[in-house]
Amino acid sequence: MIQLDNLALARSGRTILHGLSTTLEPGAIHVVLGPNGTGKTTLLRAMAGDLPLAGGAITHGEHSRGAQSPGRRVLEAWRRDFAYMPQDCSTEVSLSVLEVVVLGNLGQIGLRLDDEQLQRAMEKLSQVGIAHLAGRSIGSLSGGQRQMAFFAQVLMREPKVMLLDEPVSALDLRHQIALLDRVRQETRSRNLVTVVVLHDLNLACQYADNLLVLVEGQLAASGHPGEIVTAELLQSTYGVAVDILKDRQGRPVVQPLSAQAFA
Ligand SMILES: Nc1ncnc2c1ncn2[C@@H]1O[C@H](COP(=O)(O)OP(=O)(O)OP(=O)(O)O)[C@@H](O)[C@H]1O
Repeated sequence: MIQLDNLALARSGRTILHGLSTTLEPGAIHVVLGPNGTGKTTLLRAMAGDLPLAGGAITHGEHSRGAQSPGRRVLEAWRRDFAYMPQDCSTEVSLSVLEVVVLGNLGQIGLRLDDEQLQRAMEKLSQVGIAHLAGRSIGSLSGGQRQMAFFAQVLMREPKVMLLDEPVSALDLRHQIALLDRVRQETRSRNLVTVVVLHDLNLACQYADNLLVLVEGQLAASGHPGEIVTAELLQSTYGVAVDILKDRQGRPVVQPLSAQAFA
């Protein structure tokens, strides 16, 4: 379980996150939604330990990070347990796809790579459907293929907490569903705390066990999609009129009607 207590974070003197508190249960997919620039990436990077907090605390098991620099044991726990996949998967490094995936297991790699590491990396590439790209240079892949390679790297880490920032933004429909199905399977079978940023409201409603709606750095709503997604919430969050339908499982399906004119 991860506990966020009254998180505050500022960048260049501007408050980005404030008063953010929630509990993230394991074995569940927590989807973060919200307008552009509202603090979703900032929240994930803060959780990953990339950005310092101005106040509040993030607790993972017996370890907590607050505004003070974390101690060695806390850093070790974070390094071991958290895997973060950034929104931007572009890279200048000249490594093969297989090497990038192996790097997910950096903590366990010695001076020589053994066959088991390579075999595991190949398995992860197979699981995301790009084993055939293992020998290609990472820089030569398409945006979507690169996203799948970096997701394979996250799987290679075998984390306890998986933080994925818009992991399907460059993927076609089939690959979006394949990747999110894999996220769900890993989350359930390994009892992970999984946090995923998505912009697609219908994918969010389909895959989220818990939705976190972030508006201007604060939690505007949270809960199961079927309980919290209403036309009023989406109108106030995005300034878009919508109809809410229901799918076969009774989950919301969002049909946008019209956006308010830009101010
Ligand atoms: N390095 C920085 N210095 C100052 N402000 C920053 C910096 N990086 C991001 N911000 C600001 O922090 C706010 C939140 O940014 P963030 O990237 O977390 O938004 P987001 O919700 O992930 O947006 P998007 O949906 O567009 O990816 C934005 O107003 C952004 O301009």
